[in-house]
Amino acid sequence: MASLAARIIEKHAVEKPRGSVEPGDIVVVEPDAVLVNDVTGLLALRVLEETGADRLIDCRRQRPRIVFAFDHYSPAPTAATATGHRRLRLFAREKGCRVWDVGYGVMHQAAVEELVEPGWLVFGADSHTITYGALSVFSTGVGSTEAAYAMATGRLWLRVPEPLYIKLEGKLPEGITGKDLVLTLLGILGGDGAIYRSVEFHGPGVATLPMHDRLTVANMMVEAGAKTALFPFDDTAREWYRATRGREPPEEARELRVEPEPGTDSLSISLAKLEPMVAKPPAPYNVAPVAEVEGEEVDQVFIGSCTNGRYEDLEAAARILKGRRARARLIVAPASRRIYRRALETGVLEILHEAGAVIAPPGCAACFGAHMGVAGDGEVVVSTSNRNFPGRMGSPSARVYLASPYTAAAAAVEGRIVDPRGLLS
Ligand SMILES: CC(C)[C@H](C(=O)O)[C@@H](O)C(=O)O
Ligand code: SF4
Repeated sequence: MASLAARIIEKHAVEKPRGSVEPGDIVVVEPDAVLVNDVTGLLALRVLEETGADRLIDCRRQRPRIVFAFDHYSPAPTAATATGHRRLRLFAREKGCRVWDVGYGVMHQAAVEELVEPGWLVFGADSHTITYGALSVFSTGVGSTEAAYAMATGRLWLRVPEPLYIKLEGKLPEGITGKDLVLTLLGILGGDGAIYRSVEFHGPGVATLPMHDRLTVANMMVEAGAKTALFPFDDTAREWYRATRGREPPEEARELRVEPEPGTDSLSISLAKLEPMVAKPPAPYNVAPVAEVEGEEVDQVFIGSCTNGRYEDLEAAARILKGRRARARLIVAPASRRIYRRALETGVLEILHEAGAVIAPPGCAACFGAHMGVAGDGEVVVSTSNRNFPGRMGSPSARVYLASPYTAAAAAVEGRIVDPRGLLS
């Protein structure tokens, strides 16, 4: 069977190619949605206004659905960012486009909660748009100019990516998460091992992997250069869809399977053999088992982001922090308003608060290094986010370790990096 990416692209092609699309083909597609944030949205707006293409946009009447999400500066930390929000808000209002205003959450989380449908093709002016692949959506990050073009014309071209199949077997052990899986994969692939590939997951282990873990894995595949990262739409996805959307998934979702042709190269991972991992500074693929860096002292811990700011991530952190006190500074940002609300209702936020956490509003928060917990010179941070390049979370001399919510919470409790399995109750 052709790759899932190729099949989704084919369905969205403006001119149906003769036969089926092949990796390497250039295809003009009509996306179902185009999303921009409060950084890239402003750049896209400038392109639209300079070219006059802004006149073509009318969200009340035409496709694609266009969303402006204010998540990187949420709420605005400076007058300049507030003014940027204002410009985008006025533009969106005039055109009748959707705005996810400050406090709504990280664009990618809101998108999987309420916008994207399995089998869709989505462009987002943000590299982590790739996250929606967990829901069998062909989603990919594009530049602001391309986003502007897609918003105005409803079209964009794509080169059909080569698939890279990853076979999962077994089940994750207690205390090991999708983050440990994706860090392991990044260690194998490096920063360029999946460039422009459609990473597609298959094998018996997929069924054992919960949706929040799939979202984490899809999210970080872009750190190896992936164009998109797709999971099949199986029973686990179907159940998650029903619980999240309160309705049945579309009938066509059944066809969104990953079935590599025999002999296609495939990387195989045994989930049962994974252990807690970190990405050491200065890059997400510079990975090591936690055991190798155990004892490193930590100043700040951040639990949040589009990688690991979901309800299950906060719950995992609460399992470790319950009845304990964080020694390191601890900042927690639920990835969306909906997650915030749920964590409030179930008592998870109370546990985190009791442990000394600062609860930040939904949004990118400290992930981006702009506000809500910027790291100082020489500080060591453990973060559940996806990037640890120098300067990413503040001072260029701060050192950031990326880890799972369990490992991050354990580092907060101990004030140093430790194996979280010893603290699980
Ligand atoms: C601001 C945006 C363009 C950027 C991205 O594309 O990923 C940001 O979200 C990030 O995580 O570095
Ligand atoms: S949470 Fe972090 S990685 Fe995700 S979109 Fe925001 S800044 Fe980018």
